[in-house]
Amino acid sequence: MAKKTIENVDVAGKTVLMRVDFNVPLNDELKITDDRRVRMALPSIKSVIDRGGRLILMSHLGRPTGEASDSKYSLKPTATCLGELLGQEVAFATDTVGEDAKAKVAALEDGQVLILENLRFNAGEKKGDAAFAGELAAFADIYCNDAFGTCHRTDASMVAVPEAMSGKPKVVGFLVAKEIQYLTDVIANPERPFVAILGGAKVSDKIKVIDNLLGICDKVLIGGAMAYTFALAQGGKIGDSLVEKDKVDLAKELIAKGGDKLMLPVDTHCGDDFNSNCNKQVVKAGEIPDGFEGLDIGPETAKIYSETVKSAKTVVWNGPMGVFEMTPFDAGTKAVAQAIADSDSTSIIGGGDSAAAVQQLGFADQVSHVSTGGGASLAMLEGQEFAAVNLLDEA
Ligand SMILES: Nc1ncnc2c1ncn2[C@@H]1O[C@H](COP(=O)(O)OP(=O)(O)OP(=O)(O)O)[C@@H](O)[C@H]1O
Ligand SMILES: O=C(O)[C@H](O)COP(=O)(O)O
Ligand SMILES: [Mg+2]
Repeated sequence: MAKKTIENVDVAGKTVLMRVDFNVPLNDELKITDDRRVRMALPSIKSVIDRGGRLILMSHLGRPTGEASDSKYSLKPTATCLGELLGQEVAFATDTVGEDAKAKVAALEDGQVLILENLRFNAGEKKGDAAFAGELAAFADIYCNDAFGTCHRTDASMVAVPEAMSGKPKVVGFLVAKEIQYLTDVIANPERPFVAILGGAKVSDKIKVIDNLLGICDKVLIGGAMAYTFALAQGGKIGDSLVEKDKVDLAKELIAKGGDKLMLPVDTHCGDDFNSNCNKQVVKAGEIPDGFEGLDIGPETAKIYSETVKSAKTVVWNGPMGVFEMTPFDAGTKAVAQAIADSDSTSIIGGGDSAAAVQQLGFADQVSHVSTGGGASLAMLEGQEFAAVNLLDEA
């Protein structure tokens, strides 16, 4: 990829509209539990403000539905966080293209930073709406994409906004350039055995990649909520576990296609409520009683997966094995993280929550690359091209 980067453009006195991925995990008190996605954008951010540019940052956070500005999905905490990391005040607009944003963009001075409110509070963002994109585009002289975690999306801020800025510079940020380079190199030439581990909660997003992974990996291990869609496909009982019923047929096809390559949990740690203090039991996969839900892989599965991971030379991991935020349902995720740390492999962890898990469990220094992209790194494994990157200026 030979794209023009932010350092290749003169930003002094100009306004730069930078798409970042500040989709960070927040706790119940709306505190950021892992600020990695903010920290990883710092090189591009500093490159603009240190050279006297005016910087507007835009991002989504979570998947809010409708246009209501739910405080649970507000980007305000990221403005505070970035302000602390930069040691300077970061302005925050309570809307994206409304009165507050317009006034704050107009007031922006050289070297200052403004964050707009969650792009997904405007229905135009997911729809790739041209009118919404046009309003954002009108704010700036230069467009920069440093949102690696969102590069597989064609939301307005990723595609329609740079399209609306024809004739103006459109460049990649340092994070996007670095992540794409790293993942491209590993995928082109993986050392074997090559093991992929998939888990988490976004079943419909992630189940599709399994087909492709079965073609390029030696083993594909399934954990997290995805496991219950597979258990259902095998005719098992899954109690109240998270499941996507419309993906059961696809799961059946993948089981048939995958054979020994596809490894599914043999046991499940389940609970009768979604909290640490619930009644718990370990059952065989597909034997979850009514009133219980699967919250982690069981200890036998953790052992089998650990052995597989320990002998791998390349590991790609996306999505925690269980609800790692709640003890003791972090055990499966911890076991897999420990196995990666113990292995002699090139390891790539993708996914906001997966990266947070690895950080929280203390393994971040022991993996080769913690990607800021979950779905985006999976899309690269699928061999997808990113429209959001392709349309940027060539170097
Ligand atoms: N068995 C389960 N039941 C319910 N939720 C689960 C289960 N296993 C894992 N999860 C939840 O999945 C969430 C993470 O899934 P997700 O697919 O978002 O992964 P990720 O690493 O953040 O990737 P991405 O960046 O694509 O979002 C965690 O919050 C975790 O609690
Ligand atoms: O967390 C992610 O993977 C990115 O921020 C993209 O979020 P999305 O899957 O809601 O588009
Ligand atoms: Mg996530």
